[in-house]
Amino acid sequence: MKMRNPPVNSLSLEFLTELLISLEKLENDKTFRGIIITSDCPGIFSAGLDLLEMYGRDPAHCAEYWKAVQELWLRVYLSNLVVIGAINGISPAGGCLLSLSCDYRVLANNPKYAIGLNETLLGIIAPFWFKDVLVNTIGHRAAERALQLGFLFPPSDALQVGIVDQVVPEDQVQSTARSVMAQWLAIPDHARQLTKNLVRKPTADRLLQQRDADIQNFVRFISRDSIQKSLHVYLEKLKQKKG
Ligand SMILES: CCCC/C=C/CC(=O)SCCNC(=O)CCNC(=O)[C@H](O)C(C)(C)COP(=O)(O)OP(=O)(O)OC[C@H]1O[C@@H](n2cnc3c(N)ncnc32)[C@H](O)[C@@H]1OP(=O)(O)O
Repeated sequence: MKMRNPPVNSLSLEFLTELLISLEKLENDKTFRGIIITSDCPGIFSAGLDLLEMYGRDPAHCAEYWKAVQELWLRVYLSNLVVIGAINGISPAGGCLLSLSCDYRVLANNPKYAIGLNETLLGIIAPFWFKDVLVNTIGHRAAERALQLGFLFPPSDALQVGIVDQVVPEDQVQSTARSVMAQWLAIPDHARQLTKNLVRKPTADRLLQQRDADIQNFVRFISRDSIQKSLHVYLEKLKQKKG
């Protein structure tokens, strides 16, 4: 699955909906056993959640958006398919969450392709389920530092801390992902799927048990004047970087 939402594969409501529909189709087609998620935007895996879906929007829109974000995470994280991330670009925040939700991550060895949950740098807070997935992946202490400092790990550090499983030359990302896929597909589906569920369900359940409350928390938080101001400043910084 090649993500294409130029210029930066930001996860807008429309794009999330497209991803969800595509994933559902693949899940329901029993001829598919695995997917490789990669990007069609050069140098960018995904810029994460679309800031314009959270800035200057009314509460109803924010609630609808957050529901879709939750939905995409649950679908990828609990997918019965083998999900491999072929990460061929920078992958901050929501892009990192998407990567972390794969079963295996291959990152292209380019110092620009940093990955991490950088929410604090925007003046916002990674929700508990983003945090849970990071803790599950790199451990409590490393996650504590990474989250507070909003670390974006370049490839060598990303491998060392374990946020990705493999770093390979850029031109080998897709072929490596395919070899990894072959290895995972050699395992009987039912045994692998039940095991995946055993490992991941408690984390997903934490959100499933409080989805509405999580939406309300998000809407309350994002609607605060101080948070809207932080988003404004961050968006301006992105604009100025250009000019
Ligand atoms: C309880 C609250 C929890 C909320 C959780 C949020 C999690 C998130 O995912 S928040 C989003 C975090 N994302 C980022 O911090 C990435 C921001 N973007 C960048 O750092 C850079 O754009 C890039 C490194 C990804 C790419 O750099 P490049 O130089 O190639 O492109 P730019 O000129 O910066 O961007 C092009 C264009 O795209 C706009 N844009 C970039 N990122 C986003 C985004 N996440 N959402 C919406 N729009 C984005 C950027 O402003 C430019 O727009 P214009 O062409 O109109 O100026």
